[in-house]
This record gives sequence, structure tokens and C-alpha cells, in this order.
Amino acid sequence: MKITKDLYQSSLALLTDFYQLTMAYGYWKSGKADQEAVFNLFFRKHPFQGGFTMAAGLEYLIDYCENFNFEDEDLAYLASMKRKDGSPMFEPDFLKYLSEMKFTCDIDAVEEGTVVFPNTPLVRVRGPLFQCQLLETPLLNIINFQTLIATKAARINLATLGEPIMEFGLRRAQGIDGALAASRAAYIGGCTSTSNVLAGKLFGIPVSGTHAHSWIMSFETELEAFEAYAEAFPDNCIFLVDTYDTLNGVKNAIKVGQILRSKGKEMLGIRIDSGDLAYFSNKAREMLDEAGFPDAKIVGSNDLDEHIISSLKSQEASINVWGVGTKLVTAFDQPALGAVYKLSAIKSETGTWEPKIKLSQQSIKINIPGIHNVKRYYSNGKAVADMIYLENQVIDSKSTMIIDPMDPTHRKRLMPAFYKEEILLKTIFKAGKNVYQIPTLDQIRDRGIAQLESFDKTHKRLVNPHIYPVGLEENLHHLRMDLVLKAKKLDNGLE
Ligand SMILES: Nc1ncnc2c1ncn2[C@@H]1O[C@H](COP(=O)(O)OP(=O)(O)OP(=O)(O)O)[C@@H](O)[C@H]1O
Ligand SMILES: O=P(O)(O)OC[C@H]1O[C@H](OP(=O)(O)OP(=O)(O)O)[C@H](O)[C@@H]1O
Ligand SMILES: O=C(O)c1cccnc1
Repeated sequence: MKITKDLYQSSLALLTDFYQLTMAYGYWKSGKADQEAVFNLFFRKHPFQGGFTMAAGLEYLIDYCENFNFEDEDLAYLASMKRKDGSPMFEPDFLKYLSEMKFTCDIDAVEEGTVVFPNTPLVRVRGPLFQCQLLETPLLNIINFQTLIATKAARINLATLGEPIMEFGLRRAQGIDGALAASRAAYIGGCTSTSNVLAGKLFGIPVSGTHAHSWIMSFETELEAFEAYAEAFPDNCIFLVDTYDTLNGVKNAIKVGQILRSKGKEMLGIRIDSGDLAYFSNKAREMLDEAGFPDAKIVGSNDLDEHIISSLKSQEASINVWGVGTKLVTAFDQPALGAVYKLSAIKSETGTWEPKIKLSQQSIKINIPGIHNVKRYYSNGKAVADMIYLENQVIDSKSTMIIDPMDPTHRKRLMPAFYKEEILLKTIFKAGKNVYQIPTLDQIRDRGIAQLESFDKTHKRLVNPHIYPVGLEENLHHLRMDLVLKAKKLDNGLE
């Protein structure tokens, strides 16, 4: 699908922070606009205090880059911006430069559905400084949100032990695109369907639903309401049983289930949306089984998240389909991922690449310099460790060390010869041309599920997970340390 064209019917070139445009202008003014640079998009900490993160949003990113050009109305708006003294904010020649800009970057990125870890690049952009800079904000906007929601959905899917999840978030999502992007990401993370019909149309996500309390309340009795629904949708009956008295609601559902059966149709199940979901689902299960409806599903909903679902599982609740809205699509307990986009190398006038480092008082904020990639090593189908390495580095296949970027005393020896390896950054754009075959949403969702299966369950624990090893290859570690020490000396005037 064409996100920009189908959703916005407009260029999104101005969907960036103003300072990106003022820097772009500055680069142009100082003759640096076309200097080549490399930026990496990465996050520093898993969301939800978890042990893994699931990447999502690449298809939006691709669409954004393919449509990354300034149209006449964008330029007219920029031309209308003024400085304090009334002069134009941007010179006409700069606007002409913008109007002629063609997207020419190389982009490498992890595929959607990939399980990713702190400090490893999710996206690497290489190209003219000017373009790389303008892309910072939209890329972060896209990847941060969808990755966050895909991760939340994956956690919920772990809690349901793979039982179907109906995503019900639209009414409480963060606005229109917040809802659409969340439905997409939630499906990638493992939801089975969405209630959002536009998301179904745009992305091909299966659409499903039950009915609301208002349906019941609009009839004289609950029984009449169920009968009328069965008349309208005999193949799609999931009766909401808790409007007045849940167990009486189950009795009414059974009555209408029997009528449906007499007509050769089968009730799909019931939904419980309030009260003690463990108690009522177990009672309802007994009643449905006794009445000859052992296959009728019990959908549970009401402010669910992975923790409540886990608790309901441990209470042996008889829910087997989970309706989850607000807490999923708003990432309730952590509303932002916090990925950043940092310069890691720049090409000098002599044509050599200079790795770049940004110092910080907090060592977690010192970036990883150079042009790097990530390798995941697998042993017997299980992920063993991720190595961040300089892309032109030859790795010793007999024995190599990875070093924790946050704690250099924390090291792990690997024997690549014994492992299968996967290079995580895949080429998406080469000199501005899309060379990547975008998978279908179902393929992405399958990748997410397969990726998670390749990790030990200790890393997937919802609370206090075991930390998966991720480290810098030795040469990259030394390069980083040398640059840090050099920068510190310069800072202190010691050189
Ligand atoms: N057995 C249970 N164990 C743990 N949490 C539960 C259980 N049953 C329900 N919950 C959760 O408790 C929270 C509040 O439930 P509560 O009973 O207050 O809702 P309610 O008042 O019945 O519903 P509503 O306000 O929507 O009518 C919800 O998040 C719900 O998912
Ligand atoms: O609880 P969520 O995970 O967000 O799932 C969506 C909720 O939306 C509906 O409730 P409604 O809007 O009627 O409000 P309610 O909470 O008063 O039932 C539905 O009955 C779910 O409870
Ligand atoms: O189809 C449903 O049951 C539904 C849809 C949106 C929100 N809550 C429930």
C-alpha cells in the first residue's frame, strides 16, 4: 500500500522538526550539504522493562523515502516563513535546491518482525548530510511508535500463549494515524485481527468484532437482542453476556445457540467484559459445556494487558480469545520507545571515512562510531548473541570476543565457526533506489513469531528477564575507546 498517497494524498517532506530545516539550510550555506555521512537509528533500553524489542515500521519508512521530495505547496509555505527582521527565513536559491532534491541515500535496516536489542542499529542511513539530517525526525517518528506497539503486542501474545488476540484499540488510540499505525504494528506483534475497519482495508489485516452493550440495551430484553443479532449474523454470533447479569446472560446465549443449531448454524461464543473474569469465564465454561457447546469460545475483555492476562492464565481462567484495546495501542505503561538517530561517520574532503563519537557524562549515551552492522549467531536454532562490527572487518571464525558497550569488563567469547549467522541490516535503498522486496504483512507477522521462537524463554520473561548478550566486536570496541580517550584529551586541553 502507498501510505503517503493513500492516507495523506500529500507530500510529507515537511513532517520534520524545524531545526532539521535550519540545519539543512546551514549545511547548504556552508557548502556541506552534499558531504557524505552515516547515521544510525537505535534505542538504549527495551520498553516495558522487558528483555526484547520487536522492530516495526519499515514499510512506512520506505514509503516516506520514496516520496521524499518538496512539492510546490511545501516550498510556498517555506517561502512564506520570515525571520524576526521580516526577511525570508530561507533564501530563494535554497528553496530551488530543495525543489531539485532527489532522494539518493543508501538505507540498510532490520526487517520488520526482527527481534532487536539496545544499541544495535535498526536503520542505517548513508548519504548527503543534508538528506540524512532531514530524515531524522520522520524516521524516528515512524520506527519508535510501531516498534513500541509491535513489542507490546508480542508481550501480550506471549502472555496468551499464542491464543487469538482481537485488537480493539481504535476508540482510545492516539488520534487517527496513531490508531492505524498501532493496528498495523499490533498485527505484526502477533494480534489476530483488528476492529479497525480502515486498517483492514489499508493493510489487509483480518477484521473482526462482537457487539456492544448498546445493542443489548436498545431491545426490551437481552434474549430478544441475542435473537435479533442471530437473525442478522447467524454465522458470526459472539454474544456479550454481561450487560445485566453475566450468568443469566450465558443462559440466554445458550438458548439462542440452541435456536441457531436447530437452523444448522453454530454460535461462535460469548464475550465477558466486566467483573471477575476468572470466576465468570470458569462458570460460563461449565454452563456451555453442560449445554453441549464445548467448542463455543469465551472472549475476555476489559482493560487487559500482558500482566492481567498472565494472572488470568495462572488462575486457570477459561478465556480462550482475548480482546485487548487501550493498554495495547497506547503502550499504556510506556508511551514512547526513545530510539535516537546519531551521526557515526562522515566522509572527509580526502574521501576517507572518519568515525565520529559523541561524548556524554552518561556512558550509556556514548554512541558507537563507524559504519557498522550486526550479526546474530545461532546454535541449534537458538540465538546465542548479537555482534556489532565494523562492516569491513573480517571476523575470526575460530574465536572472537564481544564486549558489552556499557561495561567493557563484561565480555563473551564466541566461536562463529560453530554457529549459523544472520546479518541483521538488509539493504533497502541503494543510491535512493528501492532494492528491497517488501514482504506481506502476514510474512512479517510470521517472521516476528519465528524470531521470538529462536530466543530462550528466559529472555522473554515479562518481568526481570535474563539479559541477552549483545556486544561490540573487539576492533570496534578499541576504535570506540580510542576515540573516547582522544575526545576526552581534546576536551581537557591535554593534547
Ligand atoms: N480474576 C481477575 N484477576 C485479575 N484481574 C482481573 C480479574 N478479573 C478482572 N480483572 C481486571 O480487573 C480490572 C478491573 O475490573 P473491575 O472488576 O473493576 O471492572 P468492572 O468494574 O467489573 O468493569 P467495568 O468498569 O468495565 O464495568 C480490569 O482490568 C480487569 O481486566
Ligand atoms: O478495555 P480495552 O482493552 O480498551 O478494550 C476495548 C473496550 O472497549 C469497549 O468498551 P467501552 O468503550 O464500551 O467501554 P467500557 O470500558 O465502559 O466497557 C469494550 O467493551 C472493551 O472493554
Ligand atoms: O467488537 C468488539 O467486541 C469491540 C470492538 C471495539 C471495542 N470493544 C469491543
